[in-house]
Amino acid sequence: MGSEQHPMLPVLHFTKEDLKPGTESWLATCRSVRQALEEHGCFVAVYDKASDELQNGVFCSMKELFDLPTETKQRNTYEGAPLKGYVGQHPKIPLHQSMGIDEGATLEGIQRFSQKMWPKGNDEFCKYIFEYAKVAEELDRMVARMIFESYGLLEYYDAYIGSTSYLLRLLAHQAPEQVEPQLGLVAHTDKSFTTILHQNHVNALMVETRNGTWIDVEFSSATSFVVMAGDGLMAWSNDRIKSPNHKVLMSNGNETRYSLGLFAFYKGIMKVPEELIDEEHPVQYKPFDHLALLNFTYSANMKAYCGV
Ligand SMILES: O=C(O)CCC(=O)C(=O)O
Ligand SMILES: [Fe+2]
Repeated sequence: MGSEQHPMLPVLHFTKEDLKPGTESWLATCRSVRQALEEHGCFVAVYDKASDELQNGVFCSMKELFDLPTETKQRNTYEGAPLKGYVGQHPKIPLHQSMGIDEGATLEGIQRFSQKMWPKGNDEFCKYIFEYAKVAEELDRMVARMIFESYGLLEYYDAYIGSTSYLLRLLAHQAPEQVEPQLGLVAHTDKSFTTILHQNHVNALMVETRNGTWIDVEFSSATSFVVMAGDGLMAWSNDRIKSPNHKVLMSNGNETRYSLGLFAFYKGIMKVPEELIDEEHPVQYKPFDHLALLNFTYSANMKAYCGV
């Protein structure tokens, strides 16, 4: 962990040879995952499953996508769910553009999206984005299993595998012309259960930890991902884990920052497990429809949505 002046997020390694369920190394990582999430709400995962060719392919494909005319990008809409569609040219955050891909960890979902952008589709785009999404999904599932296991609730993992819907979001943040750093994305918490983030070489993400300190997140290495707790995990854990506030702050002189977020949502009603309710932790949330949170307003917080 960093010094007082430069606090850093914990860094956990997920590509050790012996990281298999049941091994000592697995159990130790489960404990570290729980500790990192309870203390910071997120951590950096080192995971080397994305080759250099894949990295290049993904970021070139994203450049090609965001270089399309605005009218074309605006064809990315999802009825009743504005958070999934194209966001750009917003006066409050002019550097920001992003596009959601529904069922973004499936080839069908990515193809449907590519057909909206390119009349004949775009096989290269689909190939790279799908291959990337699979890597992020694999990491997400490993982390989810570790979270459940660390609370002695491994039985939740099968339901997670069977009922998770992934929204993939592709983001581009331009560098500001002014010398002063500019907000690329305003402070918010994610509505997901967990979020897996990846980026090109431009750092700009900041996360607020439990004690109110804002940390610059360094994850420009090709093997680094950020794992972040969303509001769904906060509610499931009965507030043992808090979804952290985070924002993007772009500095002058940088290149365009491309990043990808894979957001996991539970398809169905989520509720706090009995095992996580006791005198010290009285129940904080009513059962809630997790996917419907996406249709709830932007500013909604979890307490307003389903607090007891
Ligand atoms: O670009 C990033 O690193 C963060 C994006 C983000 O926070 C979001 O899309 O919810
Ligand atoms: Fe976010």
